[in-house]
Amino acid sequence: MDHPLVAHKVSVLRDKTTPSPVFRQLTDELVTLLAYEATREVRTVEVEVETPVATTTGTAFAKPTPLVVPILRAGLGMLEGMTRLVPTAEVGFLGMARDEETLNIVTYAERLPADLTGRQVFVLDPMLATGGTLIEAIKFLFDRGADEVTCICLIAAPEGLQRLKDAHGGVERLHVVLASLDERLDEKAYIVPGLGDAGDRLYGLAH
Ligand SMILES: O=P(O)(O)OC[C@H]1O[C@H](OP(=O)(O)OP(=O)(O)O)[C@H](O)[C@@H]1O
Ligand SMILES: O=c1cc[nH]c(=O)[nH]1
Ligand SMILES: [Mg+2]
Repeated sequence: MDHPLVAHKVSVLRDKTTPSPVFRQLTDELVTLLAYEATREVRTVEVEVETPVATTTGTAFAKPTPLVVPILRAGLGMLEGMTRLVPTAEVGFLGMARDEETLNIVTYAERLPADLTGRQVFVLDPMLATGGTLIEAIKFLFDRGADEVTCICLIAAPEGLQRLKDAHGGVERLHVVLASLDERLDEKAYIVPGLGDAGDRLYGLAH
C-alpha cells in the first residue's frame, strides 16, 4: 500500500528503539489503514434504509459474514484494529510457529469453523518471510472450503511472496495487502531491513 501515513508508521515500527507499547499502537493503526484497502472487495448486498426524509438503497455485508483469522502470536496484535473496522466479522484462530532452526511450521492451535464453504477470510500476520506460515494457513482455509482469502501483512520479503504465488498460483481468489515489500531474506530467513521478530517486539521474548 503506497501511502505516506503507512510509510511513516512502518518506519517507526522498524526502529529498534521503538518500545513495545508504541509498537503495539502503531501495528493497530496500520491494520486499520490496510484493512480499508483489503476490504475493498468485501461482498455486500443492497438493503432498504429509511432516512428521516425518504427511503433509499443502502449497503450491508452479505452473509455469511467475513471471517478474520489472526495467526498467533504476532497476528494477535492486528486483531483489534481489524475488528474495529469490521465489527460484525467472526474471528477464528490459528496458532503457528516457525522453528527458527529448520524453518518448519508447527501448527499448535486451531479454532475455526468446521465448514468455511463460501466464506471470505481475512488472515492477519505482520510478517511474510519465507512464506511457509502463510502457505500452510491458506491451504488449511481452502481445504475447509473458504472461497476467498485475503492476507493482511505489514512486511513481506520478495522470496516469500514468490513462494506464495508458486504454491497457490492456481487459486484466483487469493489476495495479499502489504504495508511494505522489503529487499530480501537474510541467512536466518529474517526480513531485511524488516523490523526483527514481530512477536517478540509486540509481546516480549518467546524463549
Ligand atoms: O514466512 P515465514 O518464514 O513462515 O515467517 C513468518 C512467520 O514468523 C513469525 O511468527 P513466529 O513463527 O515467529 O511466531 P510468533 O508470532 O509466535 O513470534 C511471523 O509472525 C509469521 O507468522
Ligand atoms: O523477519 C522476520 C521473519 C520472520 N518472523 C518475524 O517476526 N520476522
Ligand atoms: Mg516470532
